[in-house]
Amino acid sequence: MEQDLHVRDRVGVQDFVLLEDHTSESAFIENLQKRFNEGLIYTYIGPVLVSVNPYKDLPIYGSDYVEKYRNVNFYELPPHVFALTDTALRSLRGELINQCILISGESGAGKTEASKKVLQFIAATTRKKANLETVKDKLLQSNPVLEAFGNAKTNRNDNSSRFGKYMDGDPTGGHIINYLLEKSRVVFQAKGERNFHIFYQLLAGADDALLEKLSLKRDPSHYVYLKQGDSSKVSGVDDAEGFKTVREALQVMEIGDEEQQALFLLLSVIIHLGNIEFASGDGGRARITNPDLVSTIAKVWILFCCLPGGKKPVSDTPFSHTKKLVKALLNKTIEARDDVVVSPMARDEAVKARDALSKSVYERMFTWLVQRLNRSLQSSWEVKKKYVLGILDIYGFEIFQSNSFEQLCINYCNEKLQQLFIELTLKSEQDEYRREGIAWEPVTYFDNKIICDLIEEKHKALTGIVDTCNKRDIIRFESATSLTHHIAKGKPGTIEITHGGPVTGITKGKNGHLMVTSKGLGALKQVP
Ligand SMILES: Nc1ncnc2c1ncn2[C@@H]1O[C@H](COP(=O)(O)OP(=O)(O)OP(=O)(O)O)[C@@H](O)[C@H]1O
Repeated sequence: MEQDLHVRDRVGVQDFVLLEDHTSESAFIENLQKRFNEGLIYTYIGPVLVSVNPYKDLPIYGSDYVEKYRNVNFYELPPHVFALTDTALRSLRGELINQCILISGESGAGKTEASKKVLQFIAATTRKKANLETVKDKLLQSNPVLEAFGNAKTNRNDNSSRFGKYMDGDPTGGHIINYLLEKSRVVFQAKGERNFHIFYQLLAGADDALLEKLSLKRDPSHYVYLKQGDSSKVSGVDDAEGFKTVREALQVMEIGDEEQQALFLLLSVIIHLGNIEFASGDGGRARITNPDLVSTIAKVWILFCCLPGGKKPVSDTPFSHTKKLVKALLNKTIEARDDVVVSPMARDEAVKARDALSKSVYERMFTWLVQRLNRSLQSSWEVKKKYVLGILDIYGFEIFQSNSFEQLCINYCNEKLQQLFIELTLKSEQDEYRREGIAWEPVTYFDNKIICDLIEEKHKALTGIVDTCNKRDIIRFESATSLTHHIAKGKPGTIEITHGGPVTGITKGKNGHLMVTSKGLGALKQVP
């Protein structure tokens, strides 16, 4: 095997630094392609690891590979995510320097899989102490829960993370921070896509008694929030089996039966909310056309409130709850100083308010889950947190026909990561050569700072313009498009965002306005 590896590793170059023509994109791709054809998915660019998604299981992550890469100098063995992790761990332990592994790439590139391999290596090479087995279990077992509630099928990736995740810790324990859950997915999915996995897992995997308690039917096509993408089955995915795995993983995270029931009741409330229909009634006021469903939601809600630790309903008659819920769904309540003003909503406003409620419940549930996971991870974390290894796995670039506000934020975040990469690698290297008076051949690269500036530059960019708008208006924005339309209404002709292709150029308009066509943000142009 050793011999085979040796021969195969001579395919192309293992480190792009050694590539003769290291400035041309075609030479870069050709090298990746050559290596990929031999099943070699990893290549270095100095300390950076480039990984190509093989879309099939490769026999390169077993315990033999863990042993092989453990405590071995970075460049001694063929490029591997284990080599990167081993180097980070040894610097953490030996030099007592905080480490961060930053994983970036477009959606479906393999970021989450890479982060799992990092965790796998850490878990496998950590010395066994009391309690350690449970920490390892919890870290690895937390994945099915986070994936069920935070991942979804998209057109690019059947198991796409729809939230960003930063994990840090030392080898004995850890902590997770979640970012930017794509909550708009709870109420809307594009064609071919699904809502978060957990909804389908619940319907497929719950036994009949649980479904009856939640007043749910097994077939997702009954529910508006679950059927818009017209793709509720994912080939090769067994949602019922997934539900079993999630329940076991919740147990490992010390989330017992009662708290699991609470999660399922909340999921059911969200699913039912999506089926509430509104029509325009007297004087343009919204009215509910299927009031029976409100009674069903009230019934489920009472069950939730009656769980131990729940906020017991003052009056537990379903009728009074239904009345309260109808009032809440049809009216808006504005608190101004000591005054509370309740006024009826029009149909469109009621639809938006219903969706906002569903998104908010889901997001809070997700945040609660991450907090609980952290609690269970830290309960076994006895060593004082001093030096940590962080892993950042944020969801990837994507450009849809219609881009949600969250996607704009995530694409912006990816641009910032790219900017950090440029700062840490290309710029700092070239600056050092300049300082030291070393002769070198300058490498031209596209500096995406101008794209970041368009979003963040003080007083001039998108965020600055948003800040000058009426705060209450901004809260209502659903997508980047509606956001800009709204701004355009208030401040004539400021910004327009459309979907679009790769970077084609950045020009300055006559009056100093920027016009940008960007790869990451969708075409985003500031129009005069
Ligand atoms: N190293 C690997 N070996 C085998 N299969 C892989 C590997 N990396 C990725 N895959 C396959 O590709 C799929 C997508 O990978 P992953 O979910 O990690 O992408 P991602 O970059 O995190 O995407 P997103 O930004 O959409 O979350 C995985 O479900 C898996 O089937």
